[in-house]
Amino acid sequence: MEEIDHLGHERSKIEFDVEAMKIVWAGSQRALEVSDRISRLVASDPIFRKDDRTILSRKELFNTTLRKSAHAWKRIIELRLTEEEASRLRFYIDQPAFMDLHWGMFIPAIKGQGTEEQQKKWLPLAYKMQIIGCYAQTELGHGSNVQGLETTATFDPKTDEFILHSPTLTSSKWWPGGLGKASTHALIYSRLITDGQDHGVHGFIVQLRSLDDHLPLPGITIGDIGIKFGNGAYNSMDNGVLRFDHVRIPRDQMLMRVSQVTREGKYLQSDVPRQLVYGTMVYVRQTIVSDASCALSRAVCIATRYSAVRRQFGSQDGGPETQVIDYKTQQNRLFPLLASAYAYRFVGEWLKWLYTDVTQRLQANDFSTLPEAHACTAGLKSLTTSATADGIEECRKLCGGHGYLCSSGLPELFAVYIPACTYEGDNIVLLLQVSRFLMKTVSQLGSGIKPVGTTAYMGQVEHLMQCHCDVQRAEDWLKPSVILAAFQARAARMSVACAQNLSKFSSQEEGFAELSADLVEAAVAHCQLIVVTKYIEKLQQAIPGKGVKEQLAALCNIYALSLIHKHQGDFLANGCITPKQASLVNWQLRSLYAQVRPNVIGLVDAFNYTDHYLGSILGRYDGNVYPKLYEEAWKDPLNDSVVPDGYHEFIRPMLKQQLRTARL
Ligand SMILES: CCCCCCCC/C=C\CCCCCCCCCCC/C=C/C(=O)SCCNC(=O)CCNC(=O)[C@H](O)C(C)(C)COP(=O)(O)OP(=O)(O)OC[C@H]1O[C@@H](n2cnc3c(N)ncnc32)[C@H](O)[C@@H]1OP(=O)(O)O
Ligand SMILES: Cc1cc2nc3c(=O)[nH]c(=O)nc-3n(C[C@H](O)[C@H](O)[C@H](O)COP(=O)(O)OP(=O)(O)OC[C@H]3O[C@@H](n4cnc5c(N)ncnc54)[C@H](O)[C@@H]3O)c2cc1C
Repeated sequence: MEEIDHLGHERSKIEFDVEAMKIVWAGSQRALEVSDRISRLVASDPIFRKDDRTILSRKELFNTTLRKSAHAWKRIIELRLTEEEASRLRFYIDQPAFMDLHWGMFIPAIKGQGTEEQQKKWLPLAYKMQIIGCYAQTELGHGSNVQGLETTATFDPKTDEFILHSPTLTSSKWWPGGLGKASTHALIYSRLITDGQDHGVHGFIVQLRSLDDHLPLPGITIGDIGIKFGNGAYNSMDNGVLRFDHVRIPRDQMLMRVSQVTREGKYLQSDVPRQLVYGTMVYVRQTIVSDASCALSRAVCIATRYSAVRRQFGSQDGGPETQVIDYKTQQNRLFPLLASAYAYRFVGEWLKWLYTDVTQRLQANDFSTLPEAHACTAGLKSLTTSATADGIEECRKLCGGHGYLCSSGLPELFAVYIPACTYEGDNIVLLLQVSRFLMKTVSQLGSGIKPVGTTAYMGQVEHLMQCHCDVQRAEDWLKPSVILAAFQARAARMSVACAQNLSKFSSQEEGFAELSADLVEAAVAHCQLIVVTKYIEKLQQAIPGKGVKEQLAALCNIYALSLIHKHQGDFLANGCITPKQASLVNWQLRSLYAQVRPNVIGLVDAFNYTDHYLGSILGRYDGNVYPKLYEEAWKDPLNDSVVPDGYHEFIRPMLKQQLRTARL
């Protein structure tokens, strides 16, 4: 049967080169080729099917995780996939699994915190998957406050071992992914005690399960922590609980790049900053920013295609009703999310560069950019995951009732995504880290230390405190210099106001506690400025392809102006813009929406997502929504029988009872 493209009319209107935009989104022609090839490989392999995930029991779901992981690993070896290809494979399989923590945290932690000797011993085993590792930091009683962890690792000089112990219930390790059922080893964060002295939290490699029969080793109690939010979703992951009862490990299993314990039990600290113990979190936070663009683009792709298919009201003379995407309210909710997906893509690319740069510097013992790397990864992780979680839910609402069906793909996407606001650092806790960095920057302004990198704008603080936005007409809001000046003035004024208010308190700590809500808002303003700046910088590069740069520029303006509109309270209260200029923002936004409207299907096609990856009937490439929704409904297990199983036991007696009552 001939396939009909229900979105063909939309595609015929596109004014730019979608293939060229695919390259921009993927990062390069080669990255697009890899992505395209691996996504098709996954879509065509029945073991990677995922359409049944929301109706599987927990055990069945976990079993599919094991099967998919083993199959993925087999394919990686058979096809000799590169690291990039393997990571694409993981992306398109689209199922959280213990492998994520093994490759995404256990291995990076050994690389970042292990000595050369330790890396030589452990990495080959981990790379060949002869051991499976997880990252066990969080405890029942403490997650955000890493310095408050209670697990102890006490050095015993008699045997040259550490004794791992969980002294209280709250010291039980709680949450680590892969810990519950799959891992054989863990990187355990625990307090180091030598000679009765507590040296704070350090990392230790600990074997948990036998490599022969997978049973827990003596002194170890271990299990899964239970069902999490949503059907399917993150329940494919075995987040675990773990307790130690005086478990002994050799001394050389403490990761010793940052500090060491000698054979005699002497504690030594190298000149590497203590914060490197937190280095794996910096690495993962950076990856989470790029992931945010993926999750948001996926939701936006579904909502955009469906909004072009869906029609409500407005039929003239019996003609078709209006496509809901043509309602200005729909555009005002959807297009800023589309723009955010592109914005997060570009800031994610930049953050990856920043992370690579700081890693190279660390290897050369240059620690100068570590505080900025920490502030940027923490802040952007927080900003992008919060907006993405909200954005996915908005996309569900943009799809009306059908968005609530699991077959829309949106409920599972939302459920699997939202913990990103919590893991790798609660978003508020992370913003408070950014605000500390900002307050330090402001306090150093008079001391001759020139702010650099993402805080360089603070160097012109005097100008930024008094400058006036010179927008006269709506089109003036299209000038990058005008947008940047407004965002810089807002961020600088909010930070300076916080710093001035902090100085009114007798102690810095008291001030921070009291003003934390304002400090978080200042951190958000700074992070939004980074995203806008990096997007504008991206547009200064050569971008080939007919009309591609124009579309990206329009989206950049939508991203920035919709933020000014949303946060106009900040911009107005700090005197960065006038009420008239705020209203011109809206005029310009409407005109930008009209400019991208014919191109939105092209802009989401450029993500190059397969129908398998999208996992959504509403987001199907061909827009053939209604017949497929109808077909899908009949596949529900409830429809296996016409009369439901409980009819004779529950419904029939009730009906008969009513009949008798009615006769009475
Ligand atoms: C089907 C399968 C297919 C198989 C296919 C196989 C192929 C696979 C291939 C690839 C797969 C890869 C996938 C990867 C995906 C990754 C998955 C990730 C999943 C996520 C799982 C979640 C994990 C976790 O959640 S781990 C636990 C995270 N925990 C936290 O984040 C805790 C948050 N708390 C903190 O970070 C800290 O406690 C704090 C920062 C809030 C406070 O710390 P504290 O020591 O108290 O510090 P403070 O006094 O405030 O500051 C002291 C100074 O230190 C500075 N600082 C703080 N943190 C850092 C840092 N990280 N770096 C640098 N500096 C830091 C701080 O600024 C202070 O500086 P100052 O100058 O003294 O002011
Ligand atoms: C799905 C998932 C997977 C995870 N995987 C892992 C893993 O693999 N390994 C691992 O070690 N951990 C893992 N975690 C744990 C995760 O890292 C922590 O849950 C996270 O760091 C938040 O810490 P918490 O749970 O202690 O939150 P809490 O700190 O208890 O937060 C509770 C509330 O208190 C607020 N709050 C806390 N401190 C402050 C403060 N100083 N100022 C203002 N407000 C504050 C927070 O904003 C939040 O609203 C995972 C968690 C989840 C949900």
